[in-house]
Amino acid sequence: MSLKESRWEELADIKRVLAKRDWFPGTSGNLAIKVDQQPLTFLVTASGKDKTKESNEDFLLVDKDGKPVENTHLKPSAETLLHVEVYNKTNAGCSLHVHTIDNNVISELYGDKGRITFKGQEIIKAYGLWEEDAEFTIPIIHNHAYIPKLAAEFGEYVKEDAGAVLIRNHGITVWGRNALEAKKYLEASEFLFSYHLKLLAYQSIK
Ligand SMILES: CSC[C@@H](O)[C@@H](O)C(=O)COP(=O)(O)O
Ligand SMILES: [Zn+2]
Repeated sequence: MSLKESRWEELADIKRVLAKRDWFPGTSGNLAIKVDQQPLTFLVTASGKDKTKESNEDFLLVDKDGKPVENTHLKPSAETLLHVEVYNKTNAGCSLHVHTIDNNVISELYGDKGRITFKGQEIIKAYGLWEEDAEFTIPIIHNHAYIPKLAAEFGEYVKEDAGAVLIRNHGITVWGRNALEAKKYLEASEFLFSYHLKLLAYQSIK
């Protein structure tokens, strides 16, 4: 199996799992996985597809500018430039973007603050933070309609090989050194969002 084929399988596995969780409502969401570093190429989801369906046209290979490297009728995700930021600025190997109701509500509740910080939760260890008083902060950026502007603001927070950024009333983008780490960041973030919203709801009726 070629590197491209094995990366394709890895990304298809993640897509299948996230689809089962209903994390691609209304064709939203996009996924990417690095294939080569030099020159940079990565697989990204084709734009506008129903990501709960599987086909051999789910992903296409793009270059460091997010342009297709092979002849294809497929269009790369409209948000490919955000994945470009990740692979051009870090050693990350995988980046995932999903729209969920929980991540949208959290982004609206904390959007004016520009960030949300979590602490005192065991699952923070999923971010590689093992100290008892560890904190994990997720920045929240404005949802610029013009994707190059959105990507530029997103890129300001892409400094480490793994991380997460919320886009207000839009969704979350996470990345990690490999597919497992990116998925772990995504799942930990969605766990924390859901926990936080449930806690706020119970506190409000107490
Ligand atoms: C219908 S969701 C809105 C989209 O513009 C976008 O935010 C998204 O996540 C999916 O776009 P795509 O081009 O399919 O990757
Ligand atoms: Zn999106």
